[in-house]
Amino acid sequence: MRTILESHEAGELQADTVQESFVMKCGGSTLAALPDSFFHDLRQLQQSGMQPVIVHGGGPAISDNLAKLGIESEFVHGLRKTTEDVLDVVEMVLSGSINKQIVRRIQNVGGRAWGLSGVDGSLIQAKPVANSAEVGFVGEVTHVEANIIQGVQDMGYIPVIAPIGIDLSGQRYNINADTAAGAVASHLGVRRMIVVTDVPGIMKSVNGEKVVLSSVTVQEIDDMIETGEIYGGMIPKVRAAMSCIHGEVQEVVIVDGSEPQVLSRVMQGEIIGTRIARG
Ligand SMILES: Nc1ncnc2c1ncn2[C@@H]1O[C@H](COP(=O)(O)OP(=O)(O)O)[C@@H](O)[C@H]1O
Ligand SMILES: CC(=O)N[C@@H](CCC(=O)OP(=O)(O)O)C(=O)O
Repeated sequence: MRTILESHEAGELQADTVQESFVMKCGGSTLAALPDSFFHDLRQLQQSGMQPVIVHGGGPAISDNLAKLGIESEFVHGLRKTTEDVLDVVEMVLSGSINKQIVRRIQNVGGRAWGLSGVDGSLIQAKPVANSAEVGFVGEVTHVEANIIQGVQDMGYIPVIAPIGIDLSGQRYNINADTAAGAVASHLGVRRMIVVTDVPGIMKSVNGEKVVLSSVTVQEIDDMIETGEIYGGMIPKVRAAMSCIHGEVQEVVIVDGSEPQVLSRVMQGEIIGTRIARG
């Protein structure tokens, strides 16, 4: 398979595809395992004129650090119960080590990346989620300062965003990374969001065998949540996908980060992973 840069050089990509800005959500489940070739692919996409925006998670690293510090943590309906103590660790891990790890990995392959969290410039504005009495300082996004992201892109950098939100009083919120990525995609008005995780897409048992669904409808997603075939960390992904495809985002593709050249293959329209689209 040729890279997207080679295809671009061969004049095979449409001009609008080449200029395209897209959001990529990188899950904590897969970050440590992502090979250098993943970041090479990302850099080549950027060099070919595409404008990636990364929103990352880091759930497993947060849990490890909380455990080391002896701070209790539990998930309620997929959201981490977040006290001020938990929030300190969430911010330290996401805005600190994970964010800078991704920036370094992009820079190590010669790319240009700029790390920031939703707190910087009040990039991700948030309010408490509806069940905040149960989960504490967990936020839902009310606004994204798209011009900050575009400013970073205009300077030639890939924005790498940690999903911490802030409100007008300066209160920080822990935001699920899939939810934050969906909100960033909606506010930027990108055509596509790519969700990079540790499974090859949404899987379903068919005749006792697990198969990856190449596409799913909103109705199928609802049914699969109902039957428990979609559970745990896949739920916020499909919910974020369903909520952003009602706006300008046309498709959300869930893929495995360890697939060779997965990003350029998605951008070239190859059928890979699971595609969630409108209609
Ligand atoms: N139907 C499904 N198909 C594939 N994975 C699923 C499904 N339902 C639940 N999952 C789980 O979702 C996980 C991915 O979510 P998560 O662990 O939160 O990843 P990330 O850190 O990338 O956000 C998979 O490893 C799998 O255990
Ligand atoms: C509110 C909430 O649950 N926030 C998540 C934020 C990180 C995240 O979502 O990371 P992944 O993408 O790796 O799951 C958490 O504290 O784990």
